[in-house]
Amino acid sequence: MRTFLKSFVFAARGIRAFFRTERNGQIQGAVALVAIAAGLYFGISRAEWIVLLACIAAVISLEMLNSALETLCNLYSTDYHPLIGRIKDGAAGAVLWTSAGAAIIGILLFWPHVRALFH
Ligand SMILES: Nc1ncnc2c1ncn2[C@@H]1O[C@H](COP(=O)(O)OP(=O)(O)OP(=O)(O)O)[C@@H](O)[C@H]1O
Repeated sequence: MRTFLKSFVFAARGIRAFFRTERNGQIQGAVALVAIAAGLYFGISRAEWIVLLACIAAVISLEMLNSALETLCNLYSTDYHPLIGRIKDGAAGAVLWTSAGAAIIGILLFWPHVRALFH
């Protein structure tokens, strides 16, 4: 149990460091807060909340993994290496892929609510 609690504390430290020190973490955290505020404003349904929170969780957790991989690469070497480029590009690609999906889902989710404002 103590090991579990320690792991929880270490993980929480990682989350805090991500939002404090990573520029992308701050941007994505801000976007997530805006999306949550929009969800509250439009009074979205339970199913819509599930989709919205799943998108936020997916994008932010992938960005955390991307940052961790970048740190690992930089620890290994700051010199140019084609394989480091592939690792960083692949991780960044995963974030972009998920972010694009989340953006499309966000538009599909919020569009009917925005349209209803003008009718
Ligand atoms: N050591 C390296 N060897 C080869 N290519 C690299 C190396 N470091 C960075 N790159 C290339 O530069 C790109 C940007 O790398 P960088 O580490 O600056 O990440 P970033 O996406 O700018 O990260 P962030 O802005 O989140 O710090 C990588 O995706 C990769 O293509």
